[in-house]
Amino acid sequence: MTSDYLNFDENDPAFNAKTTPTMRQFLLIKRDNPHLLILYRIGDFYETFYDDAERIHRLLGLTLTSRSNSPSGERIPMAGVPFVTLDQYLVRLVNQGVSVGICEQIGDPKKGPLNRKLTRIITPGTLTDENLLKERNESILMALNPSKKGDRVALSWLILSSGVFKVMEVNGNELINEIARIGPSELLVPERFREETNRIIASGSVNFLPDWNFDKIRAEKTLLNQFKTSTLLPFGLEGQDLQITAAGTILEYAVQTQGTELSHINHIVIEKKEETVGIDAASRKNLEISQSLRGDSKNTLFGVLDHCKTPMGSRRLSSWLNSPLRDQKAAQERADTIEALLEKTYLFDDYQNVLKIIPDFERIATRIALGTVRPKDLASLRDALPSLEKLSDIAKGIDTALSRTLGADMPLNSELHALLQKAIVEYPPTFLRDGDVIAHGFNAELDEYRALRDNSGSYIMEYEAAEKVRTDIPNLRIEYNGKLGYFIEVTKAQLSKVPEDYLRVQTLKGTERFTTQELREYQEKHIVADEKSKSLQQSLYTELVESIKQFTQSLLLSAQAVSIFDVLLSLALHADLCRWVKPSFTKYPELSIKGGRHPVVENTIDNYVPNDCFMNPQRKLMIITGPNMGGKSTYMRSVALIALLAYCGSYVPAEEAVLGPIDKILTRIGASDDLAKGLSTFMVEMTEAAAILRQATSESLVLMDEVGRGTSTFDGLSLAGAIAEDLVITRQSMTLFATHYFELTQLEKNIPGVVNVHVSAADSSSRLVFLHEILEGPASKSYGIAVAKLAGIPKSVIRTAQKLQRMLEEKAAQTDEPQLDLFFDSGRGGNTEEKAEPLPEKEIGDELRNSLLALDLDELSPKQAWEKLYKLQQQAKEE
Ligand SMILES: Nc1ncnc2c1ncn2[C@@H]1O[C@H](COP(=O)(O)OP(=O)(O)OP(=O)(O)O)[C@@H](O)[C@H]1O
Repeated sequence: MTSDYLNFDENDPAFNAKTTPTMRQFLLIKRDNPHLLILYRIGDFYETFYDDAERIHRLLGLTLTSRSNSPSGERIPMAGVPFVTLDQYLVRLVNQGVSVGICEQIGDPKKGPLNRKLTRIITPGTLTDENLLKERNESILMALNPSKKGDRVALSWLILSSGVFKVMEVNGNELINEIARIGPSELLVPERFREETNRIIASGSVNFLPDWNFDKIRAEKTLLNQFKTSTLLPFGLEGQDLQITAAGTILEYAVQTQGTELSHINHIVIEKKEETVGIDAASRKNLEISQSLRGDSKNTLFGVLDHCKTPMGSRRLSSWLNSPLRDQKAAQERADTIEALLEKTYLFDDYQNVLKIIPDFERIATRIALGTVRPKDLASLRDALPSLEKLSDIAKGIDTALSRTLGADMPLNSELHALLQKAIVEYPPTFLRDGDVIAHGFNAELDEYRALRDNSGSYIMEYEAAEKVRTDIPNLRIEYNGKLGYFIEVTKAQLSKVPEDYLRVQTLKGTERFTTQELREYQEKHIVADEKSKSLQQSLYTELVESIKQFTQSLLLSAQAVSIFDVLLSLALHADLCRWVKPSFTKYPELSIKGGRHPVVENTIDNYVPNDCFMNPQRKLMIITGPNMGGKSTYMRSVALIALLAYCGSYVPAEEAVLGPIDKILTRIGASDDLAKGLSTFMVEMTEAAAILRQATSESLVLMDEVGRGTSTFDGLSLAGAIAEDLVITRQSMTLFATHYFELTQLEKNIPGVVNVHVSAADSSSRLVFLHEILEGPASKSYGIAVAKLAGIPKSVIRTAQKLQRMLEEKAAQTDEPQLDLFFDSGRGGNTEEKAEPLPEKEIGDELRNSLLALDLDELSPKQAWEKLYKLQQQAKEE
């Protein structure tokens, strides 16, 4: 990104001769920070130059102008934003993944040329400013540090605004899943890993740093300095070089962007893959946990469950849903608290009313630690105290260990409260510069200056009255403006009465303006008092913030407790609203759901039909058949979401649910081209299926929807059969396998653990009715043509299709054609080393049938369908 204009020698007299001091400073700062878009304060504007100006013009549509880089007269591109509206431009830049450096003017313009300094760096992953952060989302910074071979990768992530600092190490092929789970806003990656990163990450803000940034020795030193320890042993990091390097690098970067110590970060947590239920990136998308396939949060699991009243609660709920726990006991504890809460549903409104008025003090705590907290934040923290006390009592009154702990963590330190009460005025302005923030009585000297400053009103009135009498000018007035300060105004008609000690300062059309020695002296004193009160207030405020930094950790703990309580209450409220039940857990490998529903779909349709799902070692793989639109995908998703909810600690949409251990939820649902990565529908399908086969274990819950449909019938069928077989025999995973290949229903006869179920539908000659009920056994028939009719395929085409169907069925009966018995060899169960059976050789007459089966009716337009049928009919006539 470095451009030609940064190739200069600052010691070259020729360079200095043709550059102004202002531009010289800019060039030096920009050369040191080429990756930042520099906003350079000049008077009331933040200006951008050269390629930054072109970029900001492109991204925000700002007008591009140019200025002369005198004395040489060379013109340079330039675009600026007014300083008062900086924040709104910053939000838009950061949302587009741009990192920004802000240069402020340093010094006093009265005392010579101004200096400029890079005072703030704002990057998408290091936001802490209230105006830039999204209320219900985290801004997460993540660093990747791959091993030399790239087979292992350490990832470390930091949420500056809440003080969360974590690290973990995974296999290279698991990286994409973890990135999808954590959802970083900005990634730091060593240059050597650029190619691999671009392969797995299609979009987002990725910052490639020179490899030397990832230096183990420096990283370790950074961490030890931060934690003020002599070893990393207490954090379990000793000897974990990959992780240490990732964590140290990220910390160093964060410190640099903030330009200050991060005193609220005093430990790091190693996260282990085994602690959470693994959900791969594709499944996360397919299950629409917090983002729908359309890209919004409406109609997602998070969207329906988020009744939280604090942004802290919403953020925690999203994190829970994205990282379900493997630990049944911990999930059970949460569900126990929801159960206890549900005994007090009549108080839910009261509880939420208390939560409603609690500010986002997790983020306020961080801003205290960074020294960027605003007066309004401190006032809202002070005012939150009574609510926190109340909430603490409420939580303690809920009879579970978890709730009592939350209650104990909530109250704010009384010393902090007393200090804030004494120090801050009742309604402070947002910014310190905008008025009085420090309360009266907090500092005697400040009170004195303010009295002097504020007395001007009565002093001026008295002086004006006296002057009227002395000069005998009844319409004499004392006024004030920014340029002249205080002045006496006399109309032209009265000029003859003006005394000699009046000094003329301005002549206007009908009036003359004067001052006097006394007025000047007064003004001097008044201005000094105002300036002194401002600077004293500034230093008192800085001292105050410094002295409350010690409370950061207890504030963060309290905020965490409030957020957890908010989530549990939200889950209880939803459970009550939608009649969800408490799940139970077992160590036995099973999944038993009675009357299960899809948590999102049940709210969008009137007559949702609940369904059961029983899986155990005798029922490991369920082949689900039935018509399109019958509800197969919804059923499978509902099972996965019930499992996910249970392991988040939530109640579940069912009449009863018992869950055995689950290590992963893996899904292959839906067909979407990943054109961005140049992959076809079938390639995406197979890539996802391959990833599942690599990861699935006997504790995994696997959903497979119509695997193999993206290729020719025999290929698809063979692949689907082989994948199903591998899942049940080798992986022994709990698998729901929806398919339109009826041949697969034969698996039940040959492989132990396979069972057939189907979605029911009633098909009369006039219409097809979907009953959405899951019943044991395979579907009795295929409903493709009936569904095509429903979809509006022209009657003539339907008639031809029915004719063809009959013909094919008759033909099949006559030839006594062997079934596609890929899976018929009952001796096969278990030996996966064995070679797959070759497909039975097909008769020539089968061509027609194959062609028909190969048709993907969903993908055909009516016209294409008609043309295909016409061809098939011709072919049939010829045979
Ligand atoms: N249990 C249910 N009760 C009521 N309606 C349901 C139920 N399950 C699904 N539906 C409705 O049926 C529609 C189709 O469901 P779904 O997409 O799961 O069918 P499908 O069998 O997977 O179809 P296809 O094979 O074409 O993908 C849903 O949009 C939903 O409105």
